[in-house]
Amino acid sequence: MNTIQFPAERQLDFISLGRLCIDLNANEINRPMEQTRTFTKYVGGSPANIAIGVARLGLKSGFIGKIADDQMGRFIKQYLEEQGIDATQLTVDHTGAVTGLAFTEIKSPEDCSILMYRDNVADLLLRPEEVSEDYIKKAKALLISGTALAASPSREAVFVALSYARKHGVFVFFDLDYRPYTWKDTSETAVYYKLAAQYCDFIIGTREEFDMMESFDGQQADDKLTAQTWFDHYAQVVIIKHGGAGSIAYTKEGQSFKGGIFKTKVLKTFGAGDSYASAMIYALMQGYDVATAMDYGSASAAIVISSHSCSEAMPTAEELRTFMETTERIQL
Ligand SMILES: Nc1ncnc2c1ncn2[C@@H]1O[C@H](COP(=O)(O)OP(=O)(O)O)[C@@H](O)[C@H]1O
Ligand SMILES: O=C(O)C[C@@H](O)[C@H](O)C(=O)COP(=O)(O)O
Repeated sequence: MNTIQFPAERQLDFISLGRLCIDLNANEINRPMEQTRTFTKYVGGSPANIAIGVARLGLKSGFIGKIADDQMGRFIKQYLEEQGIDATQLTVDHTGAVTGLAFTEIKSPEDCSILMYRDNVADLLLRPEEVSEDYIKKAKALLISGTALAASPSREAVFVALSYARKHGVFVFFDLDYRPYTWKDTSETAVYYKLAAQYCDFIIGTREEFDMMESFDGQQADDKLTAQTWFDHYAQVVIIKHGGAGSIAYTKEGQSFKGGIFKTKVLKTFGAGDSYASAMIYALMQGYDVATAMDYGSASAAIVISSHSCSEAMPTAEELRTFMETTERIQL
């Protein structure tokens, strides 16, 4: 039994901070993007997907971020509000910055990639003074995403949010969400990721993302060693994800839990991490232990990777429970 203690009685369960973008997912699948003519538009961006996931599951959530003063920015705000997410902390850029776009290519269920347009994006222009201490202290938990550390002033905005969260006992999730094309070089990336991770209670990332953070540590890739690094700081739990090979969690108390997967018909692989994070956070906030929460995460991931979108495919609590009751688990 290993449950997380969240602060009691706060106005909001969960705040996500970072990028709000647009996903344009290929309609004609099983072919390269050169042969794709039409795409369907969804709200995207990892922290946005996670906020949408937890809101659909029933948590009271809010978002801190910056949107472009354009049709895409307004579409994102409207969609968040339709999902019941508090969008009062979205600021609007007035410098002519644009909304980030992610075009997805689905060549096969195993071979998917993303072509991102991220020059002069509004999300990286979030300023520290646009992060409200009063707002953060209203929440039980805050999620930060690594991509928001890629450039100033968004980078400083993340650290300001982290300081408010620590000051007011807000539980901090860190989804590494490493997107190489957003960064200039690996040393800068590793340094800022490691600095931010020191202030976080729960760190979740893929093996490759942790490898990036450890680039200069002269350390062999080893999940247990990776996790232990963070237990000298605030971390209570570290989860390392391994795609179709499941995931593993380590706790500060020395326990470890292996997460299996659910049998599913994979359409595309992206969206797995965001759906996993959202359902896992939901389950932890419902009082479930870490191992059960990982099971929730895997189930949501299995649903989303069999669907065309990420955000729109996030299940409700009832859909998730039904799926878990009726679908075969694969223990790895
Ligand atoms: N092929 C698959 N079949 C079933 N579940 C999967 C599959 N791939 C990933 N998942 C689930 O999604 C979780 C996160 O996937 P992963 O690919 O590691 O994350 P990310 O999308 O962040 O790279 C895994 O731990 C697993 O539960
Ligand atoms: O994060 C983005 O900007 C793109 C996402 O919206 C996209 O759908 C995706 O890549 C999801 O990522 P994952 O959950 O880490 O696979």
